[in-house]
Amino acid sequence: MKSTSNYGVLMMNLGTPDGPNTSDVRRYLREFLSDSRVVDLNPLLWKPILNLVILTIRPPKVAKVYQQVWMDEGSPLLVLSQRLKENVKLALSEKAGHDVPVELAMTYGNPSVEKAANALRAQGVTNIIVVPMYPQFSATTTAAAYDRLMSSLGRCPHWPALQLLHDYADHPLYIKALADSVRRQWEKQGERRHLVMSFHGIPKRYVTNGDPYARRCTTTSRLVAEELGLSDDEWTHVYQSRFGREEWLKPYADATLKMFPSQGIKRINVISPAFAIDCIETLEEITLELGDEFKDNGGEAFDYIPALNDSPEQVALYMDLIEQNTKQWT
Ligand SMILES: C=CC1=C(C)c2cc3[nH]c(cc4nc(cc5[nH]c(cc1n2)c(C)c5CCC(=O)O)C(CCC(=O)O)=C4C)c(C)c3C=C
Ligand SMILES: [Fe+2]
Ligand SMILES: [Fe+2]
Repeated sequence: MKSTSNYGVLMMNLGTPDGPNTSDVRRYLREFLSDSRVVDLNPLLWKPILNLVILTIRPPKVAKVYQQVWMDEGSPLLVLSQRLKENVKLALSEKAGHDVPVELAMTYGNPSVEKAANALRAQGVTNIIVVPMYPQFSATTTAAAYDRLMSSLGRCPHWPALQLLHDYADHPLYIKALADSVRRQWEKQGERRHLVMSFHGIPKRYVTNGDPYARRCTTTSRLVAEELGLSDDEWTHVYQSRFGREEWLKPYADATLKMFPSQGIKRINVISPAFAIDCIETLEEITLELGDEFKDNGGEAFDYIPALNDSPEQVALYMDLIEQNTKQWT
């Protein structure tokens, strides 16, 4: 199909190592953790800690974790993001009756923003809708993606018209898709269980300073609980993936789940709505680490409900986000 679209789509996710080995993980963590949107400490203090401690100790450990979840085609975050991108492109092009250019870029690592923007330009695109693949806005992720795009275009003589998507924490199709995936899991397992909605954490200080992330996460949890008709004692909202010593958003997932069995909550389902795409954090940290800790403390049943990934529901959601925000161009 020839492209006659007057706009293109740039989908952006976080980024992941090129391979599950120490040097690729070190390169990835260096780029990611050097971004002041992610770690805002004074560089004079942070750089020596990062280079001498974190990048020495963490990469070999984390590489082993990546090896546990690596797919034949590559890192789950990249492979599943690519599949979603292909499905969105197909659906948009079919509906438009002509080819709609859609590219995927990562804020850190590959595929780079430069490569994706060049590919869009080569397809004649002058209007770009930027779709950060983060349901809940945070300066640590969404704004970091915007920064990366702006700095890559800084050297470009022909700036495209840009539409930056903010977030979709309360989008009805997103809430319904999450609720439907819980209903499907309950049907499959033949029982309703206590629902844990676990979000990637950020330092509490960032929220105190104005990051809307926590507010957007609690909005998502409340709406999913409402859609499922859950009473307050049938669901719990927590944050996982703590990093470093300062206080992060609470309640912490690990501490909360450890206490559950002694409170009579022994059979649970965990969903992680902040991740559009499954990755090391959901496939290893939640499914394996948290699951084992829960069972070691007396839990009987723990099942993780996968991210929306490249499902038809997620494609319909992204189609709607794109269509609603490109009306000025179509
Ligand atoms: C150091 C601070 C971190 C902040 C702040 C942070 C915010 C944040 N991250 C995601 C999404 C993802 N994070 C992923 C991995 C990951 N995150 C951090 C640290 C922070 N994240 C690290 C160090 C890592 C790498 C793994 C590790 O060393 O433990 C991933 C998965 C990447 C993959 O390859 O699979 C995602 C996705 C969000 C949504 C968020 C704040 C809203
Ligand atoms: Fe993270
Ligand atoms: Fe983690």
